[in-house]
Amino acid sequence: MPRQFFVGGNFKMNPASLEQKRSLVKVLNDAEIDSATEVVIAPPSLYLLPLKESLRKEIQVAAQNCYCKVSGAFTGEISPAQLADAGVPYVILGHSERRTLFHEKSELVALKTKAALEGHLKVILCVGETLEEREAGKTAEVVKSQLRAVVSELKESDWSNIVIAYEPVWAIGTGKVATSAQAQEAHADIRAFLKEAVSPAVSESTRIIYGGSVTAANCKELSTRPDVDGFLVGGASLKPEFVDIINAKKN
Ligand SMILES: O=C(CO)COP(=O)(O)O
Repeated sequence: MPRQFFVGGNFKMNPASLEQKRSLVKVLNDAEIDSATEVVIAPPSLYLLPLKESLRKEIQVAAQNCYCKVSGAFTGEISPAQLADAGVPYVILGHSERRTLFHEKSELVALKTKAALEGHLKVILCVGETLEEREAGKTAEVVKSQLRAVVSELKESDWSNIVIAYEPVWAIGTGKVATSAQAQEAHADIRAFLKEAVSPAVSESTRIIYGGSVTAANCKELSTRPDVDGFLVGGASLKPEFVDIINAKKN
């Protein structure tokens, strides 16, 4: 079965006001969007519910993070159960900004992923190497080790609720997008890893999306690659050009 194209908008801690977010929602609600593409936007958690209410029903929302426990004394955290209870279907985990600025190790990302799946959320799982690691020829090794931590916590059936986002750290917010050949190579390596570490069926069916300076200008070329199943978009998801990225596969 062909993998459904997936485009996520990661708003990060932007924009400052609910009003600005509402105008982004209006752009999305008014636009003609490719019905063959799954679309998810991830605003800061405070705005998940108001935006979910005002968004057209084909566009889903994602949290940008969650904790690995159901409830308890974890000030500042949100549990998968709470997100599911609020009707939030997706969560982004392992984003490089969480890994670097908030010191999240792959083991914690794996525990969060397991907890999120047990809490009936779907997970956009981010992996990717730094510039230093790429220049040292360690891209595949780094990405595999990030994935291996997660593989060891999950059952094969869990993978139907995971989208992997390959986001090279050097491409995030830098305007330096990976070439489509670089993205394809990394995605093919991830698919080969899934085949060996999980199963051929999971390798074939899991969507692997690319993130890092994706724009309306570069998305079409990236989307032609066989293992690029969509995008996770930061900066450009805050602009009307996000619609063009959603429609990258449309002629
Ligand atoms: O981090 C990203 C998406 O999660 C990518 O961010 P940019 O698209 O701003 O480079």
